Amino acid sequence: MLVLVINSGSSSLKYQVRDTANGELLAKGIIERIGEEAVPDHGAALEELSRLLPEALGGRSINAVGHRVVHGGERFSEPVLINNEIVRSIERLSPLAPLHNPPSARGIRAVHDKWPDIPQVAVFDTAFHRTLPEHAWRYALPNSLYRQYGIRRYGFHGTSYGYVAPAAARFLGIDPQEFDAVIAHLGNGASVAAIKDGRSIDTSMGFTPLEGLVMGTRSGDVDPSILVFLLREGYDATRLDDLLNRKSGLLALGGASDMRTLAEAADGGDEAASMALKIAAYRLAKYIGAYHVAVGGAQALVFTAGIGENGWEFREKTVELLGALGISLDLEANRQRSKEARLISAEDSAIPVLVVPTDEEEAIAEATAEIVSRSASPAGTPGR
Ligand SMILES: Nc1ncnc2c1ncn2[C@@H]1O[C@H](COP(=O)(O)OP(=O)(O)O)[C@@H](O)[C@H]1O
Ligand SMILES: CC(=O)OP(=O)(O)O
Ligand SMILES: [Mg+2]
Repeated sequence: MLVLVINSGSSSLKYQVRDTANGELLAKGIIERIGEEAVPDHGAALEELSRLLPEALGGRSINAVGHRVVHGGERFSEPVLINNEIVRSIERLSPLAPLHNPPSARGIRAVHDKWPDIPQVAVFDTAFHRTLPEHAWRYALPNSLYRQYGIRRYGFHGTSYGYVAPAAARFLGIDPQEFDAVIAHLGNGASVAAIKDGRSIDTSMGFTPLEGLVMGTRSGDVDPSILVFLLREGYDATRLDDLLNRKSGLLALGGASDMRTLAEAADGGDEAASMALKIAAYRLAKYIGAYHVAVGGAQALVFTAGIGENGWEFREKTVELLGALGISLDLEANRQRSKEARLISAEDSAIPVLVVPTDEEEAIAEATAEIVSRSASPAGTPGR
């Protein structure tokens, strides 16, 4: 089955075309720095993709399209075949993932307009975190807010964690179902997950992808009273949303949301850029410590996604702060560039530290083929 995967991240659109029958990768690409001049929004990125596709397909045609959808709310705990009602439901969840669900829904509608007969599947970032125990997903707020609005921790980047956790376990020769780890997915959006017996038991993003770490343009954790204070100062909801999701994080602290730009500026002596990196690394190190406790002692610390895989300076700054846990890097190994899973810790580190490349698109392609063939075959008979 030829599957096109569209991953609408907050700063990028990643795509793949895969033949799931034999795993062949026909095309793969990334349109990045969305929001900057060359690619003002996800609509422009989709147009760019439709220009690139014909050559990538080389005359073959797509059988199914898989989409990354960030927020699945309480309703979606598995990938689903998309129909009109499902797109509307994804759109209704937009306030809970303002940087992500709108472009996903837009992508789904654009594909439907172009190829009305091709089945489309939504794969949700929230699904992998459905194993969170209640003591981790519940906020210390009145229960009525959960019942009325579904206010709870959902967690995101789940497709990535679901791909990276077993890959890291296999790299270490550990049974993926017995793997305890702390995994940091550091992209434009960034989060940490506590993995116990291969399942998610806690994660830093919450009701929306805003909680937790310092991100490209998102603040991560702040005292909620700051928002109340600003409301009283005359801010409204739109302005607060814009402040916290688009104008904070590394961008606010260091003048750039992109790690490459920021690392270069810091290298060149820019003090604000250095401080931005220090604040982000400090926040991450605190979460790693907390989740090491949550999983009862991790068997490994794993870095993944754009910054996790490539940002050696940021990994170095973070792990420097983990001395109390006895975790340390082999500085030379940490600087090596590679697309493969690799060990970067010092020989005497208390636990191994790994870089494991994520592939959300591959995971989405597999899930898409599975759902489409299941729904195409008569009830009860598994098909391919
Ligand atoms: N070679 C690199 N060195 C440092 N950071 C990098 C490198 N390549 C990409 N990044 C960073 O990765 C981040 C984007 O990660 P990615 O996982 O693609 O994000 P998203 O999916 O959220 O759009 C950006 O901050 C970018 O600067
Ligand atoms: C959930 C989220 O923040 O995703 P991304 O990192 O792709 O923006
Ligand atoms: Mg991403």
